[in-house]
Amino acid sequence: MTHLENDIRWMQAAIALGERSKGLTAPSPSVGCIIVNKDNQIIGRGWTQSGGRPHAEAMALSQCQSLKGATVYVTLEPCAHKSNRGPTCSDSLVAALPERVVIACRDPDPRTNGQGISKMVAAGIKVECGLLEKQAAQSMSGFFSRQLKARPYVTLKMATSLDGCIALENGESQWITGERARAHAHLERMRSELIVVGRKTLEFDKPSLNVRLQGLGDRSPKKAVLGHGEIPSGWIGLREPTDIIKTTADHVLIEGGAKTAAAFLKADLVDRILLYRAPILIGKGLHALADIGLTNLSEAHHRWHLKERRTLGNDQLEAYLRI
Ligand SMILES: NC(=O)C1=CN([C@@H]2O[C@H](COP(=O)(O)OP(=O)(O)OC[C@H]3O[C@@H](n4cnc5c(N)ncnc54)[C@H](OP(=O)(O)O)[C@@H]3O)[C@@H](O)[C@H]2O)C=CC1
Ligand SMILES: Nc1c(N[C@@H]2O[C@H](COP(=O)(O)O)[C@@H](O)[C@H]2O)[nH]c(=O)[nH]c1=O
Ligand SMILES: [Zn+2]
Repeated sequence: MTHLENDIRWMQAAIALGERSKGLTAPSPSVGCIIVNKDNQIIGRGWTQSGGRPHAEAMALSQCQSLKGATVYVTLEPCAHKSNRGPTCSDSLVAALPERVVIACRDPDPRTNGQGISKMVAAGIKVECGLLEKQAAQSMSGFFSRQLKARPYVTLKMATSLDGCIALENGESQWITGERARAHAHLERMRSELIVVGRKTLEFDKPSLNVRLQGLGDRSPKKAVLGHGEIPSGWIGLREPTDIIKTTADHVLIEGGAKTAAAFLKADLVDRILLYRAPILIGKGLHALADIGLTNLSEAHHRWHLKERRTLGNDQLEAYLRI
C-alpha cells in the first residue's frame, strides 16, 4: 500500500466514524477522528457526541498515552474557538504534539476557518488539508449546508413502482417497497433531525415516521406536516417549504406525497433524491410528483447526477445529488 493509499484508508475510516452521529449533533457537524501511532496502528478513535460535545478529537485524544510520531486523521479542521462546553481541539492537539494532522475539510465556521490549521503549523506539526474533501463534506452535509447556504440539507425520498407511481388511484401505498428497502429508509430517518410529510399523507397514512430498527428507536427524529390545517400534538407545522429554515434541523427528510415533493422541488430546496423502486406496475395511480413548473424539457436536464445504486431485496435504490 502506498503512503497516499494508507492515508485514504484512514480518512475513510474517520468519515465512517463521523457518520455514526449524523442526525444527533446539530447545529454542530458530526466529525470523525482516528489517531494512528508511528507503526500505523490505531491508538484513538472518536466521533462528535450527541448534542455536539465532546468533539471527535477530544474523544480520540482521551484514549491515547503519547502522540509521539502519531498521525491524526480528522474529517474537519480542529476547532480554534474557546467554548465553555469543552476544550479547543487545535490547542489540545498542539499540547499532545502528533507528527502529522491530516484534515479532510477546512472549517467554514469563521471562528475557526484556517485558524486551527495555523496554530498547529506554528507549533511545528505537519498539517495537510483536502484529503477526501468532497466525501467528508457529504458526511457533514447538514453543517455545510447551514454554513454555506443558511438552510438545512434536504433529502427527498420516494418509494415508487416501475411506472413511477407512489400510490394506487384510491391512495393506497402500503407497501410499495419491501422490507429491506424500508429498513434502509429507516436508517435515513435516523440520520435526519426532521421528517416532513404533506397534510394528505398525514391524513391518509397516519404515519408513525419513527425509526423501527432494533436498538435504534431512540434515534427517531421530529416530524412535521406541510399544510394549513390543524397541527396534531407532537408535530411541527410548516406553512410553506421554506419554513424548514426556521427549524433547528440540519438534515431534513421529505417523505412525500406527490404535492409535497413537488413543493420542495419547486422551491429549489432539494439536495438529494433517494429513489426506491419496486418491481411492480400500478398503471392508473398517483404519479410520484405533482407539477414542478417545468415548461421546457431542456430545463429538466443536468440537474441531478447518480451517486449510488444498490439492490435492496427485490427493490432498487438510486441516490441522486443535485448538480
Ligand atoms: N410511496 C411513497 O413514497 C409515498 C406515498 N404517499 C401517498 O401519497 C398520497 C398523498 O399525496 P398527495 O395527495 O400528493 O398529498 P400530500 O401528502 O403531498 O399533501 C398535500 C397537502 O400538502 C400541503 N401542501 C402541498 N404543497 C404545499 C405548499 N407549497 N405550501 C403549503 N402547503 C402545501 C397542502 O395542505 P393543505 O391542504 O393543508 O394546505 C396539500 O393539500 C397518499 O396516497 C400517500 O399514501 C405519501 C408519501 C410517500
Ligand atoms: N408507501 C411506502 C412508503 N411511504 C412513506 O412512509 C410513511 C409511513 O411511515 P410509517 O408509518 O413510519 O411506516 C408514509 O406516510 C410515506 O411517507 N415508504 C417506503 O419506504 N415504502 C413504501 O412502500
Ligand atoms: Zn473541537
